[in-house]
Amino acid sequence: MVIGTPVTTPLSKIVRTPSRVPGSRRTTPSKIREEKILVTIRVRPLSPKEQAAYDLIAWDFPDEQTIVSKNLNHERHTGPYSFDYVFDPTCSTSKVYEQGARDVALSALNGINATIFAYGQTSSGKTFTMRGITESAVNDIYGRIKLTTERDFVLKFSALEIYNETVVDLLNRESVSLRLLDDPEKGVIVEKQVEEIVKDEEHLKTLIGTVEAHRQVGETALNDKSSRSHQIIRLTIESSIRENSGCVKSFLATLNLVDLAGSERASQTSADGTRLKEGSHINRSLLTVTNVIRKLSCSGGKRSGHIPYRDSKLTRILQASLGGNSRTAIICTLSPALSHLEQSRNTLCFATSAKEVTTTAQVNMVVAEKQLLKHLQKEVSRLEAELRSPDPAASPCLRSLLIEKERKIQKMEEEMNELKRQRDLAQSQLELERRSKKELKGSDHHGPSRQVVKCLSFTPEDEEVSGASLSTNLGRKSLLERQAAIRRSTNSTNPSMLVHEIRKLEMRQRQLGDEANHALQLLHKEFASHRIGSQGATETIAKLFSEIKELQKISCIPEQIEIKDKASLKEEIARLRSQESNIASLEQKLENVQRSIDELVMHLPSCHESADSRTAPSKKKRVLPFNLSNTSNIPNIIRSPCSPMSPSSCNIVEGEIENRAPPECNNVGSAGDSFCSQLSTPVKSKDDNCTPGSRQSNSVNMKKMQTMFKKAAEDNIRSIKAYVTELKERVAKLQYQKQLLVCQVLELEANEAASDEADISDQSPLSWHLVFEDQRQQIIMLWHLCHVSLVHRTQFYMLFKGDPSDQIYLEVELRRLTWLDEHLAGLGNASPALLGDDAAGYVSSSIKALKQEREYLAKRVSSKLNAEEREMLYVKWDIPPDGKQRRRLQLVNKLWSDPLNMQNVRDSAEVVAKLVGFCETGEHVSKEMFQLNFVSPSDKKTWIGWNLISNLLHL
Ligand SMILES: Nc1ncnc2c1ncn2[C@@H]1O[C@H](COP(=O)(O)OP(=O)(O)OP(=O)(O)O)[C@@H](O)[C@H]1O
Repeated sequence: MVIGTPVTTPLSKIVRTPSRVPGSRRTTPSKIREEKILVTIRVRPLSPKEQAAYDLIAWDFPDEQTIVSKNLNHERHTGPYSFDYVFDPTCSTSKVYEQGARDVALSALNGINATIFAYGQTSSGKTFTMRGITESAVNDIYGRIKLTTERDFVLKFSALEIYNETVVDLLNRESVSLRLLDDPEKGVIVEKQVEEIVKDEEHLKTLIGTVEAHRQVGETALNDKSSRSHQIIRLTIESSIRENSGCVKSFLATLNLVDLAGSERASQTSADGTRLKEGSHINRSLLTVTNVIRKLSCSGGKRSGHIPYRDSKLTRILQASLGGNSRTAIICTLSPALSHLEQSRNTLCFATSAKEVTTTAQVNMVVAEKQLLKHLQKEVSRLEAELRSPDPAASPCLRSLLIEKERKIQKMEEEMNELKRQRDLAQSQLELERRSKKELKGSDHHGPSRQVVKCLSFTPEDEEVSGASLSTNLGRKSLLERQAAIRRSTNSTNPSMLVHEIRKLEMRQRQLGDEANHALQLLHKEFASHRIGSQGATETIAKLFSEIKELQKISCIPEQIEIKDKASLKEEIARLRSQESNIASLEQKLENVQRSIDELVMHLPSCHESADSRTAPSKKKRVLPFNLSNTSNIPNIIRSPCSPMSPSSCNIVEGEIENRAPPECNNVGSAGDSFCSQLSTPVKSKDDNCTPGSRQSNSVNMKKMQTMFKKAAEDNIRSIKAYVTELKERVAKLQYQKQLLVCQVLELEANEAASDEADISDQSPLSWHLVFEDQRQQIIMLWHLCHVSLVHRTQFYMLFKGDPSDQIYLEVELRRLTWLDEHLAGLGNASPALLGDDAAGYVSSSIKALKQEREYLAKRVSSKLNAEEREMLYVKWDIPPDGKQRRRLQLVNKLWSDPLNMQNVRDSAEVVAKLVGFCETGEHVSKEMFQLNFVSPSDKKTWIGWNLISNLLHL
């Protein structure tokens, strides 16, 4: 197993999915797994502090999925809430891991991104829980790796924290603030973040320990070691099947273990200075998380409309985990104490929204370049080998047909040679007979000549005499023997009988010629049928050519493909793919035909060979053996073409026979016509004149035929090869165009992503209601962060309830507050030396004004409400029955204290409106009073006046 092998160069090439969700990658379409976020609740035991303060446990756990508030102090009943799992204070962390995280964590081993995070109020036990979860996940992952011996795993570790909206690398404290970049392939990435290869389990645990030690921790009233930052530990797991498996793909996934900082109330944490600033950053980024979750849950868990991922660094980094390509588990932690009931309710509201969010996880496959290269090399070698030795199974019918034809041709050739020999023999005999006839004729008038007499008397010594009229010894001997035979058979020297015999001989010779011609015709037929075989191939080729041409017409793709939208792009790619496979199969067919024809040509008698074998004897005057010794009579000499003669000592000079055909006989039409006409020509007549129908040497015809056939076959092969080459070029071009399309897809997606983020107004139509809710939520948070007057908040909240005409007021309020918030945050970041008196005074004067306002409102609790109304309010707002003054103030302090809790906001507005005599009908105030001009906090009087004037105006 290769674990922790250092990798210096990018290990793999990540191939994008068609999905636009950043972080989703795959090469093959893997099944998208849609599922809801796994949401569990963990309630810790009462802390020692809470126990000391005799705090009470505010929650009941009717079953493992439900939590409900106890009805203590006759307060408002909360719940029941139900979730995937609810862990009461007695549950161990390992149980929380088993039920609420294990399944998700182990997905990362199978190429599915996974995120586990803890959310909850400060000191509710997030860090405690996440430490246990991380430890269990590490043990489990290594346990699995050890069992999965068939795969190689590479684990990489990185960790960061988001502290005061600054991203810090926990593996490299030297780095100041890391930038977030949008990568078209990987989604949001952290620039220059250190990623370490994990060597083994122990190494991983050490790395986790190191980053824990580096994290920002501070003491607050609620937690001695409160995490002041959001921490994200990221484990990247890549696994591939072991070498030589031929598999080129590997799984790649990340496991995010997120410990968020806790939401907190400044009043409860007694935060000021640095802690106050930290708290405000924490609350703000948590607000964006809740906004994102709320939006996602409103849209039925789908990623439709604008999701404000970009509103904080935390949501940008967790974008894929919130509604994207990831399996996600959220563990919401709660303090059980009654004193934290309100905060716990907020957490449960968040958890309820999170339950509705759907993520779309899928298996991320990557192609390892090294393995891909190896695989392709193997494939190339295999194809080359296939080309060199074509698969006999490719065209079995054609092959056996060719072998059969070859055998027949060979047989016919042998028969033809035999016939030729017989024909030539017959011709030479005829010649001899003719001469002897002439001699006999001469002797009719003048008596037989001495030579003829000698011949006819057949004395052996005569053999030694070289007869001037006989051209060869062979001819002479043959003649003498035959004459003797004739003499014996007729037992007569009667010339008329001899003439009769000669006539018979001539007739037999003609028969022989006819038989030879017949044999040649058969041969021709065989060749013709052979040619039909190749003609079949030719037809196939012609058909293929027309198919290819058709294909070329269809697949005529312009060089620059215009992509209008994604759908047309996908169509284009699909069309391209289908053509590619068509071409590949055509190419394969052509290769097969080409191979078959090559073989056909190989098995044909070579032109040169046949030319050599037939012309050589005429040049060298090769003497062929021919036996006549056993032929005691003429019928024995003249045989059927199917009964070959046995070789003998009788010799005929083949060259002489060949040369008997007059040269002008060759000039007959085209080669093919000549061949056919010559075959049907009758045998040469007894006079030597070459008539138009006279026969030419059959061996010359054979040569011509073979040459023609060979040439045609070669032409076919040449054109096939040209087409194959053309097709290959075409395939290459298609490949290139496919690449081009893929690039265009990437560009299109990048543009869509950019426009998605760039302009909200360009989004798919968002209802004004959703925009209103979103903006109002932001405004409420910003009022809280900027310590805006409670009366102002109440007036604004009650006047602007979502009427479309409110849009402009909300816009201005939001801009004003955003500017103010950024200004204050900027002041907070500056060093004290740079802060002028005025600047430093803004925040404190706002807080002071707010405090004065609360005191003022507390007084009005007595003057504006009767005893019964007051009592009801105290019960509703959980105000214990202490001293009068304190109860009033306690009540007012709770007003507008929890911007994340809409119930608190609603109830607060109601109480303040009652105290200041403000009613929703706008009797005392009109919308126009909320001037649309921008109030700059740089004008100190105006700013302070905002609080005070609004107080004075409406009280
Ligand atoms: N399930 C639990 N069992 C026992 N003690 C717990 C449990 N959960 C938390 N604690 C204790 O409660 C205290 C606060 O826990 P922790 O620091 O994990 O809270 P937190 O939510 O991370 O707080 P913050 O947001 O301020 O960082 C710690 O002392 C911790 O040991």
